[in-house]
Amino acid sequence: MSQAGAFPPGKKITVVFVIGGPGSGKGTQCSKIVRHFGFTHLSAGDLLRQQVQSDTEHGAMIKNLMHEGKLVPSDIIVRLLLTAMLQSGNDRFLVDGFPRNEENRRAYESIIGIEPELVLFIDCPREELERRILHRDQGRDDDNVDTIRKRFQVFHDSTLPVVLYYDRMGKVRRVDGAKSADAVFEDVKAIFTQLLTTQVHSLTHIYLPFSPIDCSVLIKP
Ligand SMILES: Nc1ncnc2c1ncn2[C@@H]1O[C@H](COP(=O)(O)OP(=O)(O)O)[C@@H](O)[C@H]1O
Ligand SMILES: Nc1ccn([C@@H]2O[C@H](COP(=O)(O)OP(=O)(O)O)[C@@H](O)[C@H]2O)c(=O)n1
Ligand SMILES: [Mg+2]
Repeated sequence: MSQAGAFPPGKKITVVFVIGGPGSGKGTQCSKIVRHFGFTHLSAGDLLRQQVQSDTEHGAMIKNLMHEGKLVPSDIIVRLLLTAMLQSGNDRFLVDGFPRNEENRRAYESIIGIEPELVLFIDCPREELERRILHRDQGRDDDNVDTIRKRFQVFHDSTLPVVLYYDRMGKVRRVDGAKSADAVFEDVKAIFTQLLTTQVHSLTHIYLPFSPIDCSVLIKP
């Protein structure tokens, strides 16, 4: 059952999915969006790495799957996302590295159920992705040539169809991720400025044009 009702009633929750190949700059752009637009950044990969580090129930299984470049079962990642969303107390979320396949998307829909406002798709050629990952130097177990190849395959076979799904709904905003991080952010900034401006207008539309109260009904003859 959807947990959308677990959020404070009457509060508009804004969710943006951030999708792109491994090394496309999802985390980099999310940090900038957080600073400029007050979103909470939820990185699916970081949440899973925390599970591995704290040696939780599924830690060993998650570690093995990540090392293989494979995807972790959707209910695990969706529950981690939901917990982080509720704990944050914020109403704006960037969900980075998710959904990565149809199963992720469906599990999110049935467990969290808050429709994303849009999907930011950071597009970047494979050679550039590979170059960046091999220079990332964050000590990640999966940033090696063999696992990178498998992660690219998963991205191509499983994640791109999800981008297409949202594109058909008119929700995808594509940016050219091959530019410098600051240049990409100029494009990202325009997308978020437009999103938040449109939301203000639609809220005004909902809440402001009250019909005038007919006071005559209040005055007793
Ligand atoms: N536009 C960019 N140009 C060059 N390097 C970048 C750019 N964006 C990010 N990077 C670098 O590439 C690596 C991968 O970026 P990251 O944000 O971790 O990507 P992702 O989260 O999509 O895997 C990092 O070392 C980061 O500093
Ligand atoms: N929705 C997700 C996101 C990440 N993951 C796992 O976490 C790994 C790293 O994801 P990440 O988002 O941190 O990787 P980058 O794209 O940032 O390089 C993936 O290769 C998967 O093994 C997952 O199983 N399901
Ligand atoms: Mg990342």
